Amino acid sequence: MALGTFVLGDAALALLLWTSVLCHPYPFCAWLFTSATYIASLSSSIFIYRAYLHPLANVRGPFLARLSKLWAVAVTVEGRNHATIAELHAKYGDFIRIGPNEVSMSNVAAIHAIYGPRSTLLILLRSPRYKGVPRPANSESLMSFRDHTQHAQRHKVWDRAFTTSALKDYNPLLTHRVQQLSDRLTSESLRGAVDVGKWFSACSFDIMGDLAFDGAFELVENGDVGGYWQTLNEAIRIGAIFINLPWMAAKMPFLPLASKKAKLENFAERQVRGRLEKVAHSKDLSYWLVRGDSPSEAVLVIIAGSDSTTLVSFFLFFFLAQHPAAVARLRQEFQDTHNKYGELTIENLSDLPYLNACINESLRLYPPVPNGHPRRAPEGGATVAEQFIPEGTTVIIPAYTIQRDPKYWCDPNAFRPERWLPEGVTAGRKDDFRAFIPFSYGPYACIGRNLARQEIRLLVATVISRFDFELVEGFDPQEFEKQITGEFLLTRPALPMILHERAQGKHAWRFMKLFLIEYAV
Ligand code: HEM
Repeated sequence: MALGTFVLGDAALALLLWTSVLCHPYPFCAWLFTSATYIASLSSSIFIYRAYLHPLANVRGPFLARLSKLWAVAVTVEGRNHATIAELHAKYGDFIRIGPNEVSMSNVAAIHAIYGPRSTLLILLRSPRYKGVPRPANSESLMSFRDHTQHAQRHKVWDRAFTTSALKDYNPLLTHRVQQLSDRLTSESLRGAVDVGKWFSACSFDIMGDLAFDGAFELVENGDVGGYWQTLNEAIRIGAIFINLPWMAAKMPFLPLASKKAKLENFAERQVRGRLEKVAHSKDLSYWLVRGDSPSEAVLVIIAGSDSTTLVSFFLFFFLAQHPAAVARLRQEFQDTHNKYGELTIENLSDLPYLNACINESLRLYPPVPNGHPRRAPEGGATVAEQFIPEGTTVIIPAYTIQRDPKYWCDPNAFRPERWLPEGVTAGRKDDFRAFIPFSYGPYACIGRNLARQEIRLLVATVISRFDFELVEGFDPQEFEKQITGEFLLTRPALPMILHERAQGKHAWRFMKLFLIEYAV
């Protein structure tokens, strides 16, 4: 610890003894005065050390962030993490200090060094373990391993669930749920404006429920009867705050986070047991992953795979509603594919360049996990992108920031799917796609990304083929964007839209429906 801390701490102790002598007839006053002096001088010595003497003292960033983690907590509670870090990078540059012991980097040269396979930086915030806090039995999941060998072993189990042929097996589930969603959108549209994000999210949860528990939620059909959807969202939000104070979350089981986690895990355990008692009628994710002893894997599927996927379609519809030319181009692409192959299958959708470009552009502008994944510099520190990161410092590369960094993207805040196509080169300057990391990078990157893309493509193609859509009158896109908050995941404000079943698209929808029915049976 800092020399300054000891010097000032000892001075306060000397003062304590001295005032005890002076205030001898009034011991309580002496105690009060000296305790206050001791605490004040101890805190100020810590603050002085962190602000001026710490190895990161020369790294620029907000002054309060140097002093305490509470700065990060306040920004997280306010929900402006993603935007604040982007603004700070715009002000101070590639390398900034965002906590007493934390830095953030917006530099493509750092991505491989920090997250790549041979990175020397340590994995963080994967189920932190603290002395004296026993880890419950059977609570390991892929995301809880920090040890590379253990992680690689569990990864192999998950890999089997994401092979091309396994993904193909999930198509009937996906198509059934997307059909259910589009029917729900039709019935909702008859009542007026539809908050599409709510139904996209319900559909994603139902899909992950199918994959993890062989069907569990039925949110599109029945709504959130068990309150699990709400619990999960609250657990993610509270968890994002306690990421900044993990010791507190671990040591205080009475905090709301613990009860919400327990509710989810009990639910998962019941579902997993039920799943084991049933004969699987399809090779879903749980067919590959279920180990009766680990409901944590099933909870991980739901947490990692549902709202993250929803957000991509959600923001894409927000942009498309303002870009009719992009919608027309998508419809043309669906029509051409139909003409070419005679049908539009999940497999055909995967090769559509403009559809994929639109999805990438949504992932770029609003990466569902916006704030980066922390790693810690090892003993002796590490040099990354020519910056020395002192031992024990936590470092992140925030996806939201780097994916809008003008160093790497032309017109970085504009929705421009063409940038992903050969025609997208403008004025001799190309975007730098290395700065695209919505699924993170390296061995700990998202294992479910192909499944997520499959689901998003099907949902977008289905809804666009079936509906004309527009934002409600008076909707203010700028106001909407201001309401987006970024905790662990981005949040989705209400997006009310007017939907009409398409007359001229009836043909396209009919054939899409036939395809959906064919898959769903
Ligand atoms: C568009 C949707 C998605 C996005 C943006 C996304 C993003 C991410 C990111 C950024 C990570 C890395 C977290 C870290 O480094 O700590 C991650 C990990 C993970 N994701 Fe996804 N994800 C998505 C969909 C899915 C789906 C559908 C699943 C399916 C179950 C899934 C399962 C996982 C798992 C299991 C991990 C942990 C991987 C590991 O530790 O090796 N994700 N995801």
